[in-house]
Amino acid sequence: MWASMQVKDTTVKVRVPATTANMGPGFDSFGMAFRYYDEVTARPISGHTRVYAKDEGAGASVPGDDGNLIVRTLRIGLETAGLHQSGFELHCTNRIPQGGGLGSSAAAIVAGLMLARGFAEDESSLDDHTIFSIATAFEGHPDNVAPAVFGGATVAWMDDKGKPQSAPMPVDATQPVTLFAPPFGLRLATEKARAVLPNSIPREDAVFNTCRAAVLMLALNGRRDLLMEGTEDRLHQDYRRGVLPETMKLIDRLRAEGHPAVISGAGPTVLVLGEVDEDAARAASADGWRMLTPGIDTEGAKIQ
Ligand SMILES: Nc1ncnc2c1ncn2[C@@H]1O[C@H](COP(=O)(O)OP(=O)(O)O)[C@@H](O)[C@H]1O
Ligand SMILES: N[C@@H](CCOP(=O)(O)O)C(=O)O
Repeated sequence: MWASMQVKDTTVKVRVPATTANMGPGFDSFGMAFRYYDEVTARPISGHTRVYAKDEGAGASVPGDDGNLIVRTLRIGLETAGLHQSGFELHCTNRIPQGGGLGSSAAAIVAGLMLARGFAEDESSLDDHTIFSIATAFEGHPDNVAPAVFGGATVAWMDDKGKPQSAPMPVDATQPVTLFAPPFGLRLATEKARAVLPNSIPREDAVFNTCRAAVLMLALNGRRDLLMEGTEDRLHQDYRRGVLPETMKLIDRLRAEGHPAVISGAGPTVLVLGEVDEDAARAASADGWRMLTPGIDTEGAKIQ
């Protein structure tokens, strides 16, 4: 009979980047990683699992036991690698706001799987593509998971066998990016922001989005003059106005001033694919938005 093996008796530390998704017209497909990270350290212990989380901006409480998302995916990773261990002690530095539109759940899922890789003697059973695939199944869509695993900007999709695929998106290395993170009260679970989307859209809107997604690719690869048109969308943003009124107010104002602003993921964070002038930054800050310019991460999730 096949028996699973014990994990390596060691401490494993991983870091996973925050990510944006959609970038306007690339709903459930386009994503980008930022130099802004959650970090987790784990070691096997005897007895029950304990999770200690330090929230540096995450502003939310997470389960301190086996119910924690990171522990749940750590266990899936261990099972995939044919390993077992009953208890762990985890120390998490949670910087990515939860329910903020910066891929905190994708980061937590990927962190658990990366820890499992770190505990395996043979890391090849949990290579990047396996982690991408398991994490996408867990998250339900591949757009945050792809940049969280691979870094950079990515296009991700489900193939006709239902398997997630991804490829790097060519982005001008000097492309500036600005984020406006919301005050805590404005956070919104992704599930709620997906529940307001219709099951079907008019054909002209599908055509509109196909064209804009292609234009965005050009805009990010040297044609910055196309960024405003390339960030137009009819697939999700307007439908989300009702649950994201403050986000859409900020986006409308920034776009009226010529800034290519979109909802980051399912919001409420706002992503601008460019720099923001001082007046616009001051106005957003007066309304409680925190401006971040983390730069694009090119490494993805790492064991440190
Ligand atoms: N570092 C973390 N540790 C444990 N659970 C986490 C962590 N980050 C996110 N989560 C889980 O994911 C949820 C947020 O996911 P979601 O609604 O998809 O928002 P986001 O846009 O931040 O990904 C949290 O409420 C929590 O359950
Ligand atoms: N394509 C998804 C992206 C969700 O990203 P998150 O960071 O808000 O979880 C969507 O728009 O629902």
